[in-house]
Amino acid sequence: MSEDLLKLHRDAIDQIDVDILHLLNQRAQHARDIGEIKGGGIIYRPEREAQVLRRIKALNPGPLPGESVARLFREIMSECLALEKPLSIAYLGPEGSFTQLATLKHFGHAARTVACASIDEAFRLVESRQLDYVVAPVENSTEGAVGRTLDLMVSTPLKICGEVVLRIHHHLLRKTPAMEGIRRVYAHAQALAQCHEWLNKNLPAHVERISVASNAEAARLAAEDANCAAIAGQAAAERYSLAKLAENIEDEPNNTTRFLVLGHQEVGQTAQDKTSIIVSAPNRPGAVHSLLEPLAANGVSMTKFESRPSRAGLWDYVFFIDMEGHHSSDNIAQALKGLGERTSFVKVLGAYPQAVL
Ligand SMILES: O=C(O)C(=O)C[C@]1(C(=O)O)C=C[C@@H](O)C=C1
Repeated sequence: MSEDLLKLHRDAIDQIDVDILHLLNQRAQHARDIGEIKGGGIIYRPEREAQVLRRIKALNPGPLPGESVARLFREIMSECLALEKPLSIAYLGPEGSFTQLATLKHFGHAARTVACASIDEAFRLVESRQLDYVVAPVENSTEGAVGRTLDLMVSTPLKICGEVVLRIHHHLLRKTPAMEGIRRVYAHAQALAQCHEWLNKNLPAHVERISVASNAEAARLAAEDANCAAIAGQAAAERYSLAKLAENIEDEPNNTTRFLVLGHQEVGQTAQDKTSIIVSAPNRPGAVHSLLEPLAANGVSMTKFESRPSRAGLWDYVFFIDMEGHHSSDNIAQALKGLGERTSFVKVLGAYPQAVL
């Protein structure tokens, strides 16, 4: 190793760090000035943030990977935004949950995250304006929809202003690093289902599987009782200082959860958006086909079509539809008009940038 060469590079890094420091603070000053111009109005602008991150990824010459530079800029924007006004975000807790990870992935670490005991409570805190935004899980690639979030969307006045997509890795966690003597495994019902095959193969049949409100809650319980294990993610393992007995035990390697971000604002258009709506349909032949017609006729691509029993009438259904594009664009506006002529209930849940990170 040449000491001279090493020093040369380190001196160069020292100089670059000074430049980065100055540039970061210049950027922060501009954000602060923008905050003054907004004058107490809406500070968080998801459309602008998506544009900044997409542009950085597109311009990135490497050798840093695009995903990495986007994550760094995510944190820079998070700090700049906090200078304008710190954001408070309600999420499905407790601390260490996947929803908290999703929240930090989307808003960065300068946001104040508030753990809530239920999805209902998280929505309530934002609806009553005690907190600014809510992050809630909406679907998992193996387990399907999160029913409670969908049900709350029917009546909430909040608008979707973003989505977060998170790869889910489950680990078997315990206070002591040994597989022997486990009597119970705690996990959220969805995590138990997602690791079903692994549990059958690797744990004796007498080990009880107990579903609890969240994976982080499972980790908390396992931290209190050495006879128990928990299925949870990395954040919960760290939060409760648990040993990892087995890593990535999910049966489906591409296990992914999608979360929604909701607040009180409408979001402007970007080059890649989604629009989410709910429509109702009576339980009669051809009703669903009739709903899909205006979408097809206007060349609108659907990314999701999910049905839930409506609370209003026996065997009536509501449909959750996600479409590519912003509802202010011509084809979606026309499709929505067509839908409105065919059903008594159409609710636009929001238009928002497709997940960038
Ligand atoms: O452009 C803005 O409106 C800003 O406030 C600046 C900024 C940024 O740091 O780039 C910060 C927060 C917003 O959510 C979007 C972007």
